Amino acid sequence: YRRRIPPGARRLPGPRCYPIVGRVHDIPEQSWLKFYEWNKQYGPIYQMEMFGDVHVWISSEKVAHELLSRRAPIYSDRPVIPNLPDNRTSGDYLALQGRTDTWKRQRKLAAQLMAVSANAALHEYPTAERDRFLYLLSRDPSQYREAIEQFTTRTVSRLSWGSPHPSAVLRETTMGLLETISPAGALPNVVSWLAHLPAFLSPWKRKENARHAREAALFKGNVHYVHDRLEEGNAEPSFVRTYIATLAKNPADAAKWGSEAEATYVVGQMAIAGALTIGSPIQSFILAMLHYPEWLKKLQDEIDRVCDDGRCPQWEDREKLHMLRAVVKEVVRWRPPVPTVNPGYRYDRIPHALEKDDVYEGYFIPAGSTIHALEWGMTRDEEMYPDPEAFNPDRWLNPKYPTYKEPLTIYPNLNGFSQFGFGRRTCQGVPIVDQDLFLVMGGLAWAFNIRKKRRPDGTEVPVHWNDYTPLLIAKPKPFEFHAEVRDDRKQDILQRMWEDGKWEDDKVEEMQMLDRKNIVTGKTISRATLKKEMVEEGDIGSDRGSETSTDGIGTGEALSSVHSTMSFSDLQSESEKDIWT
Ligand code: HEM
Repeated sequence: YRRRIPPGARRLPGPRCYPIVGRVHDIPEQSWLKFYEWNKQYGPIYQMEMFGDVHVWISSEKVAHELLSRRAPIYSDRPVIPNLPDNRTSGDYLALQGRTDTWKRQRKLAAQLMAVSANAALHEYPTAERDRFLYLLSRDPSQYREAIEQFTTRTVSRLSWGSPHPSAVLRETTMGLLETISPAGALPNVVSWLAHLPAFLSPWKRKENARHAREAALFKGNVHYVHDRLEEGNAEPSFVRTYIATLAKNPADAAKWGSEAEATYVVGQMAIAGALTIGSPIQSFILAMLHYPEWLKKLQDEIDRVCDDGRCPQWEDREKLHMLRAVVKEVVRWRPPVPTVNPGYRYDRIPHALEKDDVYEGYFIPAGSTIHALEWGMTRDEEMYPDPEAFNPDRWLNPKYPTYKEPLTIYPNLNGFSQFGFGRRTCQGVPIVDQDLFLVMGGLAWAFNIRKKRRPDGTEVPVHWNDYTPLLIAKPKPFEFHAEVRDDRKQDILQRMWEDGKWEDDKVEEMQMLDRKNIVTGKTISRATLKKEMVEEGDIGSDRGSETSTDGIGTGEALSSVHSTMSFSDLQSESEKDIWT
């Protein structure tokens, strides 16, 4: 590409690279820290050549807006993922598609589903699931990661299909997709020639094919379920119900919003995006409260003052809960959920791709470059975020900080925040994220005193500051903490919240979460006893032990039957695998 550099322009600065592999050898697991280091050395935009491709890293919001937003017509493509070679062309991956007509139509549909649904009763789901989550956490805080993943997947399942039931399979297929597209998960994303192996020689292809088939069956089964409920007149509000009932009424609508088969995948992709991401800032919130207990106290004071009848914060309270919104935003800034994670640079989270040669401030950027917005670097910009390593929600509330914005009844919020991308590819789930995080972080502060654990000799059990997992979405590695319900009244309210929101499958999920502990008595019971109890109470069928949920969904049956075939062994293996580490 050097021959294409126009007169007067020059290459972007960047670290010296070795032939072919570039600098793949000296990238640590938490790659974003290394990229940030280079950002400080080479400036807010730099490049590296790896495996024959040019990768450009942007760590300034201003530059990212200049290129990814203002020059969006040429900066909105996506690169090929070696281990998922049809990601740009297949209609099955909204977030990973190239800048194609299919992507444009699907993005429009996703926006419309969010807009219509914002007016519907969908807001009740995150609240109901939040209530359930708080109660489960109060029973056993050590299972916080499991409880959080249940919250995120159940909420997004209900938003998508009007039922929490698909959440268990959704968790598995979503995790599988992460492995498929991450360098840390599949070798062809690092050694790209492996992507050309035929399926019979490629364990990665076989794995992805099986995952995709399972996912397709899940998505189709869920849409059948909504059709069935619509016919019976009892469909709960959901994205799919919105599509069927309001957007696809006549053939012309199908041209505008896409066919039902396409909408099935658009909703599925939104569910995946929601299942993947929101758990990260919830875990980071707990971490922040352990290291900055003064902010937990301030938050509790605000909540107690605004919700003076003792209620748990509701979405309707948001205008008055300024500090809670500031805490939400600061958690996302302090520990970005998708901070560019790619030990092999072949593919990280969801970068942009440049379609035409471009020149920015005298620097040449060749067509085909992969453009990475470096979230970690952006959130460490000292001009915008003074003392950036400090967790300081005040930066959103106090006029002395550059990020302060009025009116406080509206700001801060997550709209337009750099952590959700740029230009035409910005995240489409921000309203859901805003609401989920507000409700959960507010609920946690309302319900619990969270603090570091102490050993019998009185010393504190140490908690890491920044030890995060590298699989596309960065989540804190496990840490220990103590969470106790703040007072008896809140304990009673939590119990009521749980009773009000109970679903018929809760017993199964309790077992999954609590690792076979009885949620009421706290006693651990054996799997055999639990299975017997569940059979007796009709939670699972006596003859279903050997069935897999794949069998159930493989037939494309309605969702209700999908979950009646969710086997006991599936759930057991789930809790044992602990795939969410
Ligand atoms: C903490 C939670 C989340 C974070 C940090 C996050 C972040 C992001 C980022 C950084 C992008 C890429 C933007 C770009 O390429 O410029 C993205 C894309 C996307 N997100 Fe999210 N997201 C979150 C949750 C969600 C949720 C809940 C949904 C849907 C229900 C969602 C739906 C999408 C979609 C559909 C895209 C692809 C847009 C496109 O390629 O056109 N996200 N998200």
